[in-house]
Amino acid sequence: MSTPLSPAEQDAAFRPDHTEPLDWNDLVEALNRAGQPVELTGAPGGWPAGDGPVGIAMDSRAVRPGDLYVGVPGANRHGAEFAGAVVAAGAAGLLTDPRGAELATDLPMGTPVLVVRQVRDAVGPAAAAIHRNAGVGPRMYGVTGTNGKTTTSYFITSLLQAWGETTGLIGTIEIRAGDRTVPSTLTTPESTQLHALMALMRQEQVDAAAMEVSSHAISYRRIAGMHFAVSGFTNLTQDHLDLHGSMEEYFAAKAGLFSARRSGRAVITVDGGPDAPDADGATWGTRMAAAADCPVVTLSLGPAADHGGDPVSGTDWAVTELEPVGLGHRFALHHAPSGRLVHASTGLPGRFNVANAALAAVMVLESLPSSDWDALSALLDAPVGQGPFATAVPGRMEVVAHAPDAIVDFAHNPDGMERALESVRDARLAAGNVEGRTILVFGATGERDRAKRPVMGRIAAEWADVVIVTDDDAHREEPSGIRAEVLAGVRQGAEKAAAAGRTVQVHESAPRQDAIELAVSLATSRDTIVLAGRGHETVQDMGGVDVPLDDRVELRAAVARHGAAPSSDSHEHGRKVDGS
Ligand SMILES: CC(=O)N[C@H]1[C@@H](OP(=O)(O)OP(=O)(O)OC[C@H]2O[C@@H](n3ccc(=O)[nH]c3=O)[C@H](O)[C@@H]2O)O[C@H](CO)[C@@H](O)[C@@H]1O[C@H](C)C(=O)N[C@@H](C)C(=O)N[C@H](CCC(=O)O)C(=O)O
Ligand SMILES: Nc1ncnc2c1ncn2[C@@H]1O[C@H](COP(=O)(O)OP(=O)(O)OP(=O)(O)O)[C@@H](O)[C@H]1O
Repeated sequence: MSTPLSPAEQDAAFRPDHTEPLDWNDLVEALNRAGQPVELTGAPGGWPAGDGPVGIAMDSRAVRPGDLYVGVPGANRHGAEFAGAVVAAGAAGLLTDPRGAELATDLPMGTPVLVVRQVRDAVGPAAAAIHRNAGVGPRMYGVTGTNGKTTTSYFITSLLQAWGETTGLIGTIEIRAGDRTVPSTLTTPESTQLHALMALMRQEQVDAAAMEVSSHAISYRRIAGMHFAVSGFTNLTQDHLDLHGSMEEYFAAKAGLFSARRSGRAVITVDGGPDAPDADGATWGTRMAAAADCPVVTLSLGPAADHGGDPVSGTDWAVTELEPVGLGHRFALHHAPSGRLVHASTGLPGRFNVANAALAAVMVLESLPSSDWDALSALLDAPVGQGPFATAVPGRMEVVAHAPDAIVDFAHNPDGMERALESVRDARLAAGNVEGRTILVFGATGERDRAKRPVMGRIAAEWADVVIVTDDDAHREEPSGIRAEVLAGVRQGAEKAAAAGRTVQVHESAPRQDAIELAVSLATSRDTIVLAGRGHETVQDMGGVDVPLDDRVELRAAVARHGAAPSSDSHEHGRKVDGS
């Protein structure tokens, strides 16, 4: 088990080995140029040259001597409250808003204080200036959407590596800069850390990097000062309404990535969500394509789309052929403007992984000159289980054992869950296994979007034959109460299923290890066990205490205890997934 890093350790791991001090006056100028005028500084006449910050941090626990400390207003407190302490510990100065300047009363005389109206908007440009990132650094690929960001990002880096490039990755599971790897705490780090990472990637001679862009990151301005050569959109379905309030607001947050300031080009999956186009042909994807104010390339999933209705026509790229092969798929991408057909495959289960692979392929193709497309197409045209999209993604439809097939998946929202369950049923049916059942183990996270608990419960009963409700990260919420809300949905779904003549077995079992053991004890070799919600995570937060727990380890061990062999497909047994 990897031990979670402290904020200071994490922040330190992001930083380049060396940064030259940036003149305070140059910093003020950079902020002015970025449209963030500095309204007040600790030295109205300016500071002497050569005297300025060598780093930047917005968490008091991560500040290093010589850093500019950024005090931002938060839901719990104003970061400027810590300014006195961090400056006493060696921070070079403070960037904050007018309220922060009022709060930072205990600074020594002469401390540089830069005051801007909206400090979150100013952090990115300040960090970019301190790390000298303007116009240099790796070619960036940004991926946003409710589901599929991690998988698509892994696929992009895998294709780029096959193309011969040194790559970087920023996302939920890990952060990589060439050969350096740092565990992630957020999907998208704070802008202070992102810009340090950009400088680190430059130092490590990274050519190109894929980055997951969460809606939180866009709302909290973590991507300020970043520029993506290509940004991609996977889909939009219900999630994070606790932060955004409504789907419209959630959509608007995501749309923030597809502006000319942030992205050179957008690749938008127009039918990546579960809903069929409405009467006007609109989906979240077509709306995103219309809302984008950078050049847009559209992608239709056609037979790989989940809504089952007519494909969205007239797109630049379209998935035109889809063939299940074992747990994976072969597919083709048609490029309408040139008439070119690009063949590709993925070994990961689920049509949604075709969607992720298609988006990754198109983002890379669109980022390189068309003179490179023949060579790229040759890389993509590999049998299932080989090629760039055979790569197993930790905890994403990761097959840890066979007979019974045992899969750990990160699905933790209604759409992700439905897709995962549908895909295992489809794979069984495609293999002619009609008597096998889906045994699902899952729970809901505490202190997050309560509305999705019964919804996920209903989906569980709709698609699984045995549903075992257990605990996820309860945080400080009472676990039995969370289970009860999930179970209410499961029972509703089970009643509906019974009315249609289908029996769903429902169990409640906690702790999670017991639920996993129960699932394996109930399974026959024809069944598929899906352990959903936690994916690659290695600690479970119960009542604010981190308890070691790795679903992949637990499930593999339970299956082994009951006599089945672990899968050679699994990430911990090598990175390739064969499609059989
Ligand atoms: C809900 C959310 O996103 N909150 C973010 C928000 O926190 P906040 O407004 O509550 O901040 P606060 O606690 O009041 O603190 C205010 C300021 O004081 C600073 N502070 C606070 C305490 C201290 O001891 N020292 C210190 O310096 C904080 O760093 C912050 O800058 O601003 C903070 C600093 O900018 C973020 O670190 C924090 O993310 C927290 C850690 C978080 O867990 N975010 C998650 C939900 C998140 O962003 N998730 C998305 C992915 C979601 C998904 O797709 O599943 C992600 O990109 O990871
Ligand atoms: N394109 C997709 N459409 C729908 N569901 C998907 C898609 N890709 C993956 N999933 C499901 O969502 C889960 C999370 O996948 P992934 O980690 O790639 O997405 P993500 O957007 O990074 O999620 P998060 O931000 O929550 O980490 C997977 O385990 C799978 O169940």
